[in-house]
Amino acid sequence: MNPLANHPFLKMNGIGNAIVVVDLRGTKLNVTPQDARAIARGDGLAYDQLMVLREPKRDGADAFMTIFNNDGSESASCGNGTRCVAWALLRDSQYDHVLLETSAGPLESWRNSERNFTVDMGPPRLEWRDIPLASAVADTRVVSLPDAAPEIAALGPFSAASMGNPHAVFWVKDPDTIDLAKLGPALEHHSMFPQRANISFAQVVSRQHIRLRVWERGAGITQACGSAACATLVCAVRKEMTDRKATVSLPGGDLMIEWRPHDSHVLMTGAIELEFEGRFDPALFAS
Ligand SMILES: N[C@H](CCC[C@H](N)C(=O)O)C(=O)O
Repeated sequence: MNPLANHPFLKMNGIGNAIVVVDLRGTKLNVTPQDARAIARGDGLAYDQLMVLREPKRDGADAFMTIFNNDGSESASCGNGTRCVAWALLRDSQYDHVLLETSAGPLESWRNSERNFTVDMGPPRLEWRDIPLASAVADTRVVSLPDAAPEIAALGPFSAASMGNPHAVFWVKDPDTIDLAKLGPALEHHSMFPQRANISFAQVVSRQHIRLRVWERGAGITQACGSAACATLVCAVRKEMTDRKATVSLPGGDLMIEWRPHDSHVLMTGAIELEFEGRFDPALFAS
């Protein structure tokens, strides 16, 4: 039997971004990409990201997080998932603060109120090599896609940033009119993105408000993507379209994003929700 059978999980969401949290600290268990895909097929478990907690690698940290997309690929970053993990670790605690590790480095998260959490996503990376893009780009605020199909060329240039994971942000009049299911996969897999990319369509409503829809790398259409909201605010500030603090409205709800001037860290604040908790049905892993 798969050792994950009957292991406890939490099904949560961060403003609609579907998250499953599995705590493997204190065990020798592991999650393989195949396990991750099997879990996503579970009853009510269709997630965008699976957050797997293991023993931290350094003193003072609460857990090391491995982040799976629902296609079994890994991401080094997930803002909404991190806020859900913070809730899970703090729910019976008198403390309000956690330090989490990912392959991209440490992340702090804290409780503002029972269901409202902030995560410090660290500084963005803005050089083309660090995002990464496939070829040299002088200004990652304005990137054109060579040889694009007409419907992609019609979108105009995009802005790029890494929040530990790669993001491309297209500026549009109304994100609701974008055919995400068609454009998302074509752009995610475009040769400009050697590690694929999360694809955002953003409308700057005012200097304090952005509307956003996201096609996530490895997960597809989501109700919300925290790192995309952070990348979009950073790109909007660099293009002088918004202030350094703005509300980003996604289909699942609002995030408050702030790009702090003194250390360049990006903070993301919003609601989280516990939907249900249970144990993995052994039948999930049977095939
Ligand atoms: N939903 C996540 C991001 C997932 C990113 C993932 N799709 C990737 O980079 O592969 C968030 O709230 O930041």
